[in-house]
Amino acid sequence: MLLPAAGSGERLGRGPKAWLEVGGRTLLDWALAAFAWADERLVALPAGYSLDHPGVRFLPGGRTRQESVYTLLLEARGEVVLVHDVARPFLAPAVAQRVLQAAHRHGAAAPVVLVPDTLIQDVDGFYGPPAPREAYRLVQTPQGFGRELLLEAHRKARQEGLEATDDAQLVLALGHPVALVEGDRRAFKITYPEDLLLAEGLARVWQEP
Ligand SMILES: Nc1ccn([C@@H]2O[C@H](COP(=O)(O)OP(=O)(O)OP(=O)(O)O)[C@@H](O)[C@H]2O)c(=O)n1
Ligand SMILES: C[C@](O)(CO)[C@H](O)COP(=O)(O)O
Repeated sequence: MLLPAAGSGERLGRGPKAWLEVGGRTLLDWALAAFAWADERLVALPAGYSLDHPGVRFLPGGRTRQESVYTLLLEARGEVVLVHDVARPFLAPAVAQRVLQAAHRHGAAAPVVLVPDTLIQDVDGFYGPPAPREAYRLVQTPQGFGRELLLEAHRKARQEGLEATDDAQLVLALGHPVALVEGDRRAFKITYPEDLLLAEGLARVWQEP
């Protein structure tokens, strides 16, 4: 499992999210617990930080999420790798299993959820044309890939100067399809301060696998 955890948490405004506490433990601890079963756990931390945790390798992250994942990927050894955001603590085992199975079968897979609201274009602050929300999905993590495929995708992106917000886009840019599997709305990404209220509430009822 590759865990890009080197972000600065700018939109949240509480410092790097790896050390953000939810339900009395850090997001890093949530993620490591969710992947306690994984053969390899590689974590990118903000530059200047280092940690010691049995069975976990920590590496300095990059300027962007993509760079952090690339750094981890170069050290990964598994045939299939899962890439997960540290900012998504509520990962049900069933989601990780669905992604893993689909990645083994199709080479690349990502969990998605439906768009719950009306979706429109913002045209200079005015209500623009609606988008057919049934055709769209919100993309989550973990995303799963054959390691060689993801490495090729990252290398090509670096050569061509392609920057993307997730790994699936890089694989897609290679021309390789990415299978979609059912995600979980509880696996939302803690991004803005109000997300913390939801996260604290969820942490109170979350059952550890
Ligand atoms: N240079 C970076 C930037 C982001 N990430 C990781 O990528 C994931 C998704 O990023 P996001 O939730 O947007 O976190 P931040 O980058 O920390 O948030 P912000 O954009 O508000 O600073 C997070 O697990 C984050 O730690 C990373 O490893 N290295
Ligand atoms: C990878 C990701 O979680 C997929 O939804 C997301 O793109 C990362 O967040 P960011 O805000 O784009 O860094």
